[in-house]
Amino acid sequence: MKILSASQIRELDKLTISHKPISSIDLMETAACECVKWILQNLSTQNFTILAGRGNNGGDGLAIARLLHNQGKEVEVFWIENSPQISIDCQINHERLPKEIPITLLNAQNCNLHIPAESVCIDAIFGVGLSRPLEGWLADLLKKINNLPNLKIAIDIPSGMYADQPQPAESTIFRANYTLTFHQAKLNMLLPQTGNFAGKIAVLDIGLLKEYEREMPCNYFLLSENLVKSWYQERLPRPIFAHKGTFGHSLLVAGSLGKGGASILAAKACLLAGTGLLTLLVPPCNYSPLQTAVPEAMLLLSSAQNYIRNDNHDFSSFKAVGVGCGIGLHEETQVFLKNLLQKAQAPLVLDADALNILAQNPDWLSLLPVNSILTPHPKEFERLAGSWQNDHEALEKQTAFAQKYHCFVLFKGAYSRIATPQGKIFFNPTGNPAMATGGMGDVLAGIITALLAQGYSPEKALCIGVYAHGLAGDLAQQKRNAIAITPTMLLEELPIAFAKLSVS
Ligand SMILES: NC(=O)C1=CN([C@@H]2O[C@H](COP(=O)(O)OP(=O)(O)OC[C@H]3O[C@@H](n4cnc5c(N)ncnc54)[C@H](O)[C@@H]3O)[C@@H](O)[C@H]2O)[C@@H](O)CC1
Ligand SMILES: Nc1ncnc2c1ncn2[C@@H]1O[C@H](COP(=O)(O)OP(=O)(O)O)[C@@H](O)[C@H]1O
Ligand SMILES: [K+]
Repeated sequence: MKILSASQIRELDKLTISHKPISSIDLMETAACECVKWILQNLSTQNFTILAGRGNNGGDGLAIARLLHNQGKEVEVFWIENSPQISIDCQINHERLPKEIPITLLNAQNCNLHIPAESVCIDAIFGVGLSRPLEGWLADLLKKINNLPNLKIAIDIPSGMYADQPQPAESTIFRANYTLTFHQAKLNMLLPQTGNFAGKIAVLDIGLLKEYEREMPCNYFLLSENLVKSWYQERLPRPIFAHKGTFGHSLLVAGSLGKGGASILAAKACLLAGTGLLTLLVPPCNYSPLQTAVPEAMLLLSSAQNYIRNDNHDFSSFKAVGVGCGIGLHEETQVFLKNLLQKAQAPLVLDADALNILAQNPDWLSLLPVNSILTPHPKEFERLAGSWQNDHEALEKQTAFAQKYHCFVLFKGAYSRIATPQGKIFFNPTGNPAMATGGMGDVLAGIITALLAQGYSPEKALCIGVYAHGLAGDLAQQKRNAIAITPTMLLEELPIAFAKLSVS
């Protein structure tokens, strides 16, 4: 699914209105109906306070007020003079508002509002038409609302948030629990500095014409379940006469003294994600726990007791190599990595300390085999590519890095994003904050390695792996309604996540 810019969405709105037998006021009515449908399905609240502006986002808000009232809900409206003009469709919806709905005008002279604590607060002040940061009484009003304990829902985009431009520092933005957004998530909702203001995102289909969208140039995409399923199913069903050799032999280079757990987590994930065979190269200090915890794996031992060193093992039979989880930064481990980069024949996944070693030896980046997969969290990426002032700069750095070194760069976190060497970015919608616990990345590295070993291309292995990892995290979180989950809990759900992706 494309993540279009605000101007492209406006263009798509216009194209839909001119090519479909639908007027702009009816499109607004569709948008409002979809919002109300979502609200009735997801909330049992009786009272709603609508904050509506005077543009089309405000028009949506006024239509939502009427539709909720028609459903027997208690509704009140604050009509906010945020612009000198009233849009035509907003004016029409103002006229359509039943007179039983109390409406209070708010402007610079009168901006006092009282919202009962039990009322759900709906923000329809600004949509994607925002052209400058909020200031003065409007910014003060939003700050006041943000401090209220009420449940808050933003329509299309939280007011004050830019859709796709760098957000000026210190901007005032409506802080939503949910954002009901039309057609697609907006770029800034998926980025860390602004995304927190959107809360949970629900994308509502309002029938914009997909055939025009297809032709719009765009480098940003949100992975959809259907796309990931279609890629995963390319290698399914497994042939009846398949054997362990059919699904590839993975090598994981992992662990050091005190970090043997990382190799166990990565190994279990690699097996559950379907590798046919698994070998680990580990230091002897991790030998016993690994043999006990993961009897399915074969072990190659480093000649150094507590870390991995370059022993000239033969890696030619492996279909995929995952390197880095818990390996540490020992000088001899660094030499091992350099040698691996120079000799690698199989596709590589570089995680954790493999990335930190690269950051310490930037000259070795030129040794990265084409289409290698790098899986940094933000700090690891900063070590590799330098710091950034804002999310957009980070996004540009990620794209530029992937293009310069012809590699795939996964920038991990909420809405983890995958940069391809061709300049595309895929955002991942699965996963949740309960997954913010140590070892989650090790599991992911094991999953991606297993998918590569089974023959998926690096791009598909990475996208399927990230999506399935987040999905398993969601299943593990939902099963227990957990605040935090461990990587072990996620591993338990991994077969179910892959089973879900295997059915159309
Ligand atoms: N056909 C359509 O165009 C549809 C539009 N829809 C809604 O329309 C919204 C976009 O509406 P608009 O383009 O009217 O824009 P907004 O409603 O976001 O903005 C309203 C007005 O505020 C002014 N403004 C911008 N930044 C300001 C600031 N910082 N301080 C004061 N005033 C400022 C703008 O000049 C504009 O006149 C979407 O987000 C969506 O909610 C939906 O109804 C679906 C259909
Ligand atoms: N708030 C969150 N929402 C979604 N996914 C998350 C969140 N926090 C962490 N994750 C996921 O958990 C994993 C953490 O990886 P990483 O930071 O490398 O962990 P570790 O180094 O401890 O193994 C990543 O895949 C990341 O996307
Ligand atoms: K809004």
